Parts: sequence; C-alpha cells; structure tokens
Amino acid sequence: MRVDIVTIFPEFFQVLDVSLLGKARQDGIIDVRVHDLRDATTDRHRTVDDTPYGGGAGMVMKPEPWGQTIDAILDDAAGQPAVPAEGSGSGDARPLVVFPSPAGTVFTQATARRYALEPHIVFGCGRYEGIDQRVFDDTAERARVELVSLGDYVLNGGEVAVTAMIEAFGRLVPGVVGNPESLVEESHEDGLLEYPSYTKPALWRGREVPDVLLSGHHAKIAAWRHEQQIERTRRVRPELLPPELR
Ligand SMILES: CN1CCC[C@H](Cn2ccc3ccc(-c4n[nH]c(N)c4C#N)cc32)C1
Repeated sequence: MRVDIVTIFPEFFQVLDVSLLGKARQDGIIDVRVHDLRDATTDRHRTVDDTPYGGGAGMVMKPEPWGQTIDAILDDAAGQPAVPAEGSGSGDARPLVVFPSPAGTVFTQATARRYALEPHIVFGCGRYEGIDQRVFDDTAERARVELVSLGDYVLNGGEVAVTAMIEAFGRLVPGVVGNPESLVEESHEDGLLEYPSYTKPALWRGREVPDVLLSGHHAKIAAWRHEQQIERTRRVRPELLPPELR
C-alpha cells in the first residue's frame, strides 16, 4: 500500500517513523511518502496562501502548488501501480485523494476498514482557512476525492487528522499488527465499545480483578466481556447500540 501526504509541515510526520507504522514502513507493507507543498512554489518566499476572494478573515491556500504536487504524485503512481491489500477494495481503480476538512464526512472505523483496502491514498493537509475549492474540483477529474472530518471540533490544519487516520487504517492492513486477533474485540470493530481489561497483580491498592476472569471458564469470560461491552456502550455511547439492545 502506498500513502502520499502533502503538507507545509513535512517534519510533522516523523511520528510515522516510530512504532507499528515505522515497522510497517521498514517491512515494505506501507510505503509512506511525504511531500512539502512549498517545493511546488516558484517565488522567493515560497508562498502557498493568499487573501480570500469575497473578503473575510484569514488566508486561503493557492491552487497552483496543490495542482502541481497532486499531478506529480498521480503521474508517478500511474507508472507504478500499488498492490491492493487482501480483500475486496472499492472496485474503482482511480487513486483516492483524501482532504481532511471540518466540512467533511466523519471518519469512522468503517472508513478505516475501507481505506485499509485501498492500494494508494493521497492525503492533502490544508492549513490557514483551507484550500481553494478548485483543487478539489480539478483533482476529481482524475481521482476519487473525499473530504473527511476527524470530529466535530476545529483543528488548525489537516496534519493531526491525517496522522490519526493513517494510524486507524494502517493497523488494519494485513501484516502490520502481529496478532490479527487483537483487532477483533476492540471498540467500534463490532459496533460496541470494548470491555474493561485487567492484568497482574490480582490485588492492587485493595482492588481485585473480577472473579470470572480468574475462573479459566472461557465461555463465561466471553459472556461477561460481551455484557460489559453492552453495559459500557449503553452508558457512554447509547446511539451505537443496535436497536434490539437499546
Ligand atoms: C477557523 N478555520 C475554520 C476552517 C478550518 C481552519 C483550519 N484548517 C485548515 C485546514 C484544515 C483541515 C482540517 C481541519 C479540521 N478541523 N477539525 C477537524 N475535525 C478537521 C479535520 N479533519 C481544520 C483545518 C480553521
């Protein structure tokens, strides 16, 4: 899987060199390439923004550097088809270009599962008040374009969102997580929040571990954990409960 990231803060993504994603990159499972948008500027000040047409506060990101950078990435990728992850992908062979945006559809575990099947994703990290709309419209001429939001709050740019999204789908790409079993019983994977976890010691500051977890009775443990998931989901995120459990 190939991932391209366009940003004015390339150093922001050094975080992707560590932990699971760093190993996935070293193992060649995920090929992450970071592009500095300012490399596509032509003026001495490497300008990427300008005042908004129609007035208003803040600055808007100019379309030219974006168009040049995205074209270069898509042209390069066209010559090196990326290998899709196992499983059925979107069926649309065009690359996927994702722009984080507070105006986008909310990123969920279902989005992460879908992205994990894509052979190639380009992420465009906006800053300032956002990117000139014509960048999205022009890119949509040759790629699938998605505006995606991390959640209902305002960030200063797309980099934090892209980091979270790459972690969320990256861990689902086959070979990234050592034990795929650990991906099954986690929050949102089965629509419910995860059950509480415990480890040694059996007694800590006067607090014991639930007896069922010490029983060795796997069926009872599984039943207790599922009940905990339902109780926790009902308490914290009732809207996630399937109708029959509400
Ligand atoms: C005051 N203005 C309002 C519009 C956005 C401006 C900052 N900005 C520029 C590019 C950009 C990209 C994503 C996000 C963002 N914010 N919240 C989320 N869940 C996001 C996601 N994904 C924010 C962004 C700040």
